[in-house]
This record gives sequence, structure tokens and C-alpha cells, in this order.
Amino acid sequence: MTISPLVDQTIAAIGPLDAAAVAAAEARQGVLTKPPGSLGRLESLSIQLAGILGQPIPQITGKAVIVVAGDHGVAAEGVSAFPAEVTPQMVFNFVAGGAAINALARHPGLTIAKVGYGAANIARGPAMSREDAVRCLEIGINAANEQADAGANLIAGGDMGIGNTTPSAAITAAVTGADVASVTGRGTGVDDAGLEAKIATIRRALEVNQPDGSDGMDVLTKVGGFEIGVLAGVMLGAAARNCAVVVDGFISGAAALIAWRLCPDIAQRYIAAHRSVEPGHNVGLQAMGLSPLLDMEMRLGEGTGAALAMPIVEAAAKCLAEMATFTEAGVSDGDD
Ligand SMILES: Cc1cc2ncn([C@H]3O[C@H](COP(=O)(O)O)[C@@H](O)[C@H]3O)c2cc1C
Ligand SMILES: O=C(O)c1cccnc1
Repeated sequence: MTISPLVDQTIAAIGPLDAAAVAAAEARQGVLTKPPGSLGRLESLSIQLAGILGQPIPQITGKAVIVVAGDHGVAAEGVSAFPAEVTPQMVFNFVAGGAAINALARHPGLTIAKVGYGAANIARGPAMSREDAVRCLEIGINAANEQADAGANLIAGGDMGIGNTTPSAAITAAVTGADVASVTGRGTGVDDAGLEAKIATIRRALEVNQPDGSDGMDVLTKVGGFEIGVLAGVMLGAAARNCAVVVDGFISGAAALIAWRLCPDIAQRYIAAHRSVEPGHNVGLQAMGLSPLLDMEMRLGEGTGAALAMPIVEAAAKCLAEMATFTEAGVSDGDD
């Protein structure tokens, strides 16, 4: 399948994990001064990181959260508890440093890479043209490359886009085959009637568009969104640079599903940060074989869950790097 030279090259650069680094990290975990396995998921995380970064003792050299905003024509169907104007208003808030993600990752900066004035209403037709979908992926790849060039090797995406839990649910249903009702939540907080109407809107979007859930480009074009496409590109770009991809909440999870359909090997480079309150998030994570690190009962997006999980990933790397071995510390191991 050919998407564009940049996207094709990026996908081709994403291979399986570095097996030698994985084996070395695994062996080292076995001789550090602790009962085997006692650091639980910190151990498996450190081993996964070794494989992703291609380093027997992986080092996090920099972190980045790339927040992407997009408007959604489907907001006109009343699927959100908030009006679409909130999206650009929140972009100003991000730049001013006043959003939740600013409190967790304090380095505001704005890049303008406009795809268009919002995705079209998916309840009536496709979200975007194929050209726009390609452009989204390329913008994301370039953004990830910029961060990797600046030294980041732990990269997350974050989203802002009123209405975007609707395409995210449509994507999750299309890719996983799950029933729409099981992957649709209240987003910003729609009431019971709003939730029923939202489910009906998502069913309509899938009926009208008939996305092929095995084809990431088809899903993005028909029931995606601009920020979701850019986030999928960020993930592809980061993975191609041997960076770890920290997956945030429901919208990032939907983007991760699209990138996974474009490149199945990428899932090994995903670290699921947290379990969103949105029920579809866990469905998507499970389809990719991922288990989230945290359950903070969050449902915000913006990369907030990913930012919270990053110190845990760093802790995993530090334990592997900095702990003494039984021999070094003169501590008797279990065989003595
Ligand atoms: C003030 C505000 C800040 C946000 N930051 C992220 N979201 C999140 O909520 C929205 C998705 O929910 P729905 O599909 O129900 O519209 C997205 O903008 C998402 O980024 C926010 C929402 C609001 C209102
Ligand atoms: O899980 C998320 O990322 C999420 C959930 C609800 C609304 N916005 C984002």
C-alpha cells in the first residue's frame, strides 16, 4: 500500500524491538538486588524500553507532549456538552499556559500547520479527503521528528477538539468490531438523552461511511478528524525514530488504533499511560494487547494521562540503570 513517500518511508522504518537489547535488559533485571520480578511492571517496562530505544540500559534523554487541535463538523449534531468555540479558545489557553496539560508539562510553544477548517460532519459523509488524511499524517511525522531531533525519546500526543470522542468511538468500533454502544461514553459530560443521541449519530456515521476497519487510511478519511490523523502521524514518526510512544486517553487511543492498522509492529512501541473513563478506550487498548499503567479516573485528553505516566517510565529506566547487582553490592542472592 502506498500512502505518500514520507509516510511509506516512516512505516518502513518501524521494525520489531531490538532483540539483543531486550535480552540484555532481561538478564540484568535478573541480577539486580531484589527478589526476581519484585519490581513488577517497572521491570517489564524497562525491558520494553530497552527494545524500543535499542539500548541494553535504556536512557530517557527527553520528553515531549505534542498537543494537536481540530474542529469536528459532527459537533453540529449536539454530541458534546460544550460548544465548538471552546476548541480555539482552549488553544489560546494552551499558549497562555493555563490548561491542565500546561500544569503537567510546562513548555508551551505553538506550531501552525493547518490542514483545514475542521473535519466534515461524519454523520453525513467522510471526515476528510484522502489528501487531507495524508497531510495530517505528514504533519504528525514532522512534529515527532522535530522533537526527536531536539533529544526527546519519550513522546506522547494530546488532543483538543470539541466533539472528538464521537469520531474516536467510531474509529474504535470500526477497528475493533465492538458494538457502538460499548465504546461510546459521555465525553465532556452529555446526559442520558445526549448519550443515546450520540450513539445513534455514531451508528449513522458508520452506516453512511462504511469504513474498512482493517485499513487505517480508510478509517481516518471516513470517520477520523484532523487532530486524530496528526496524532497517528506523531506516533508513526516517533516509533520510526526508535522513540517510545506514550498513549494518552481515548482520542490518542483511537489515533493509536489507526497507526496500528497502518503498521502492526508499532504496538510494541506503545506504552499505555492510563485507563480513561471513556469505555471505548479500554476496548481499543485491549485490541492492541496493551494494559494501562494508571487508572486515575481521568477523561480529559490533552496528553494529561501521558504526562502523568512519564515519570513512571523514567523510574523504570532508572531502576534498571542505577541499581546494584548482587555481586556489586556483596548481597547474597537466593542461591547462596
Ligand atoms: C474546557 C475543555 C477543555 C478540554 N480539554 C480537553 N477536552 C476534551 O474534551 C473534548 C472531547 O469531548 P466531547 O467529545 O464531549 O466534546 C475534547 O476537546 C477533548 O480534548 C476538553 C473539553 C473542554 C470543554
Ligand atoms: O480519554 C480522553 O482522552 C477523553 C475523554 C473525554 C473527553 N476528552 C478526552
